[in-house]
Amino acid sequence: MPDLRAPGGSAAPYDALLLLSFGGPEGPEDVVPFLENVTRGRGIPRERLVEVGQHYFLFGGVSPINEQNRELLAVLRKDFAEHGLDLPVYWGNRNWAPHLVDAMREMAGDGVRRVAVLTTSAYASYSGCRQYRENLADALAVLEAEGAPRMRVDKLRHYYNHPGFVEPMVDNTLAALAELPEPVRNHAHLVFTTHSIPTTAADGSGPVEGHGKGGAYVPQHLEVAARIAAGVTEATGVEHRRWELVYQSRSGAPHIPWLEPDICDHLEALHRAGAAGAVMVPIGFVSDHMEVKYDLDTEAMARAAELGLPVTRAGTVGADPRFAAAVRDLVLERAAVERGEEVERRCAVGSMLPSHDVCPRGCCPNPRANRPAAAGTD
Ligand SMILES: CC1=C(CCC(=O)O)c2cc3nc(cc4[nH]c(cc5[nH]c(cc1n2)c(C)c5CCC(=O)O)c(CCC(=O)O)c4C)C(CCC(=O)O)=C3C
Ligand SMILES: [Fe+2]
Repeated sequence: MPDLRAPGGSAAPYDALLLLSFGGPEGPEDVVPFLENVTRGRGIPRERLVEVGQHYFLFGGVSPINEQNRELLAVLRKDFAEHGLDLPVYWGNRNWAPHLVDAMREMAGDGVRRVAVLTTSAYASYSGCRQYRENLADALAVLEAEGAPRMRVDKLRHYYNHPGFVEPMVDNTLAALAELPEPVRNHAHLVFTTHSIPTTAADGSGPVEGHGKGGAYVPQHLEVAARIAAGVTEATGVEHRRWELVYQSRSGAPHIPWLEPDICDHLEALHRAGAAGAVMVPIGFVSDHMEVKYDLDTEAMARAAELGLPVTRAGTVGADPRFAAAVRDLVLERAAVERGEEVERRCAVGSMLPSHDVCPRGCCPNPRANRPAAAGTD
C-alpha cells in the first residue's frame, strides 16, 4: 500500500483544508456579543453568562483561542509545504471572526470546490461534532442563496486516538510531573479533565451502534487517559496507576444532570484522601484556551492552593509538529478513501478502532431540534 506519510502524497480530490474552530473574543467590546453567539437559544442562566463574561474580562477581554489557531495554521502550512503537500489551509469559526461563512465565501471565490474539514475537537459529542456539521450546513445554505458555485465538505474523522494527538500529551504530562516537588512526583495522581456536557448529550454521542448506552464521549476520553497514563509509566518507570477522568466548565441549569465530578470537587476529595499531589491533564481540549486558562489555571489552581495540594497542569497539543503531521496523515488517508483506494493502515493507538469517516444517521443528536447538518449520513 502507498505510504500515507510519503512526500508528495496526493490530497486529490480535495482543493483545501478548512480549520473549523470555536472562536473567541479579541477585545473587551467583543465579549458580550461573543457570549450571545455561543448561547443563543441554549437556556443558559443569566448569572452564568455574567460569570463567564468576568472570566474573559479578567484576561482583558481576549481569549487565547484565536492566536492559538493562528499558530496551528502556521504549523500546518509549514508541515504541508515541507512534505510536498500542495493544499491551501483556510480557517473559520462557529462563534467569532473569522466566521465560518466568510471563510467558505473566500474559498468559493478562490475556486475551491471540495474541502476536508478539521474541527478543533477530537471527540464525539453534539458540541464537538454535529454542531460543527450544522454550522457547515448553515454556511453552505448562505452561499447557495448568494448563487456561489456548489462546494462539498467532508469532516475528517475523530482523532482522539491518533498517535499525533496522544504522544504530545504524554510528553506534556511528563513535563508537568517534572514541575512537581521531587517527593510528590512519583505519587501524584494524573487527573484527566474534559468539558462537562449534559449526561443526555454524553449518552447520545457517537454512533449508537458502536457504543450503545452511555455513548462514545466518556469511553473515548477514558481510552486517551489510559494511553497517556501507560505512556507516562513507560517513560518514567514509575507505575502511575492512580488516575481519574473528571470534568470542568459546567454550565446550564443546575437541575439538569451534567457529567461529574467537577475538577475542583475532585481536588478536594484527593486532598481529603491524603493524596500527595496531582497533575491536571486537559485531554478534552486541543489548545490552552480560556476553559484551560480560567477554569484550570485560575479557578482549580486557587482551590489547590487553598488546600495546600501540590498541583501542576499539562499543556494541550496546541501547535505541536506531531499534531500537524497527524492532520496531514488524516487528510491523505481520507483523500485516498474518497478516491476509492484501499487504505490498509489507519493510524490509531489503544483498544478502540479508528473512528468512522462519515457520521452515521442519528449520531451526536441535537438535543433541541433536528437541524440540517452537512458531512454526514443525516
Ligand atoms: C464539548 C465542548 C467543548 C470541547 C469541544 C470543542 O472545542 O468544540 C467546548 C469547547 C469550548 N467552549 C468554549 C466556550 C464556551 N462554552 C460554553 C458553553 C458550552 N460548552 C459546551 C461544550 C463544549 N464546549 C456546552 C455543552 C455548553 C453549554 C451550551 C451549549 O449547549 O452550547 C460557553 C457559554 C458560557 C458557559 O456556560 O460556559 C462558552 C463561553 C470555548 C472557547 C474558549 C475560549 O474562548 O478560549 C471552547 C473551545
Ligand atoms: Fe464550551
